[in-house]
Amino acid sequence: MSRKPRTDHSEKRGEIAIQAHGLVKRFKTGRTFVEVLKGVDFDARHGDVTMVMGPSGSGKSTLVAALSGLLKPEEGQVRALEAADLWKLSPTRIDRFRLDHCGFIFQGFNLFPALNAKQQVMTALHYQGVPKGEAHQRALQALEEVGLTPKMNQKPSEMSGGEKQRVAIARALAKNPNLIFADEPTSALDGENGQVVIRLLRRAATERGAAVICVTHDPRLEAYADRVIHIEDGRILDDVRRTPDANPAPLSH
Ligand SMILES: Nc1ncnc2c1ncn2[C@@H]1O[C@H](COP(=O)(O)OP(=O)(O)OP(=O)(O)O)[C@@H](O)[C@H]1O
Repeated sequence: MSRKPRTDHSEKRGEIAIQAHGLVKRFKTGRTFVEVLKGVDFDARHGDVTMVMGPSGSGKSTLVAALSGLLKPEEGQVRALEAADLWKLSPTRIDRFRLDHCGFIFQGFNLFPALNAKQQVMTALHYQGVPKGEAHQRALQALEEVGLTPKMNQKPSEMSGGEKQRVAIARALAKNPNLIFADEPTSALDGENGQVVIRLLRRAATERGAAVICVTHDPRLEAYADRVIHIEDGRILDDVRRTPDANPAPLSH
């Protein structure tokens, strides 16, 4: 079976996939409001791994949630793919946008305990409305891409942390998303498994043209980034574009 996905977004490489302007997010704590995002401008391009780094509590996860339609900001706009202002869409259309265009990879894997690896991937495609036969094919292909064909009938309880995270990546990749949001995807993994995961994300950007937005504390992952954005206390401190040469480490896993 070919490793190349049937369709991808590689023709869009270099184009801006998502752009936010003036994002403000406040949380109510007791009687006061805490401003967690203080007017953040952000963009990410197809084909890039854009890393968001910064100290604990600086607003990284809040930013990703505001960009991906999970948490509505009080102020600001998010232009994402064809949506001129994501937060102006109805909740149903925002859900649909996430379903159709976004892959999510979190620290805690977020897998269904009762489903095996193949079913985890197929279920995500089922929610998207993909017919069963096609979902099956795409699940097999995605699991092959992350090197998990031999484990496709195993449940999360029978897999290591690194394998579980690879299932989560296969589930995201099978959708062929334009946007991949990864929030601390390696923090529950040892160094070696962390590298495997970040290389898979790197490959999703390089080969499929996905815009990968990755929140991390791990400075070792910087080597895989096209761009590193530092956030502190709800503000972007710096935004460094790495040279093209600094980019892909070996892409195989
Ligand atoms: N639902 C909420 N209600 C109140 N405060 C919140 C809520 N969610 C987040 N916060 C606060 O917003 C701030 C930023 O949180 P966020 O999770 O975005 O930080 P982070 O940079 O991702 O941190 P970490 O690296 O520790 O995950 C924190 O001080 C947090 O306590």
